Amino acid sequence: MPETEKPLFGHPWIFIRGVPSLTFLPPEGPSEVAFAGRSNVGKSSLINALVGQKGLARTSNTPGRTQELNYFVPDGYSGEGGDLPPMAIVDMPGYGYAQAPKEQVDKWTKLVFDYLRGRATLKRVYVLIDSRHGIKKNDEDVLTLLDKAAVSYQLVLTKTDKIKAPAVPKLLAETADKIRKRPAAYPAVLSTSSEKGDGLDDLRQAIAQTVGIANWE
Ligand SMILES: Nc1nc2c(ncn2[C@@H]2O[C@H](COP(=O)(O)OP(=O)(O)OP(=O)(O)O)[C@@H](O)[C@H]2O)c(=O)[nH]1
Ligand SMILES: [Mg+2]
Repeated sequence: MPETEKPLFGHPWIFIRGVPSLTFLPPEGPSEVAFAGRSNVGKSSLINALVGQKGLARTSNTPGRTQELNYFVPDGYSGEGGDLPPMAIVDMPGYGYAQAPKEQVDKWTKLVFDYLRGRATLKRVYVLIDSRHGIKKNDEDVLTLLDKAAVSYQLVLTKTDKIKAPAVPKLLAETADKIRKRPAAYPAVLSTSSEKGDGLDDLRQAIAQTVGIANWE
């Protein structure tokens, strides 16, 4: 079976590297997708839910849990002699956590923004939006940065188990309408609940399609 035909998500993933500043980024190689969003929106939880491994990315009730760019890849590739994983998922520090010391917030913000602007292998950014809060000012700033840098992104609503089920389609439509004129936005918005498992297959398929992998399950 060719490497890219291994199932993408029905298969263990591993953590390979935490990147505290851009000098520590792995050499540009396999396609990357990144999970960005405000602190506590559920980025790390969603990665765990997608791969079906609860403890893979560290999660917490307290905002500011993820402090580096954390790289996750499918297991089973040596990394040597061209035996590279087909893609990587990058879990990012959250933005907009005002309670942390300013120095720390500035460091995370710079790391996130510099990475998003300048990574050639970054194929798409999944910008997570809490279903209960919608798009906030600092989300808008990130979307504008991605538009300016021409980095493709898709919005993903999180924690839909926290709102009433009939509200989800309406919120999806409203959110899609808000980003309609944004040049780098993928027009369709996704909705997910890491807790209940809703929307995960759609996101798995979207990611696999983005990086050109046919066998996503
Ligand atoms: N009800 C519910 N809670 C969720 C869901 N996803 C995440 N959470 C909770 O939200 C909190 C934050 O989750 P994380 O995954 O750590 O959020 P994060 O975006 O990675 O946060 P930072 O790394 O601090 O930026 C945790 O208490 C999770 O249990 C969900 O789908 N439903
Ligand atoms: Mg996190």
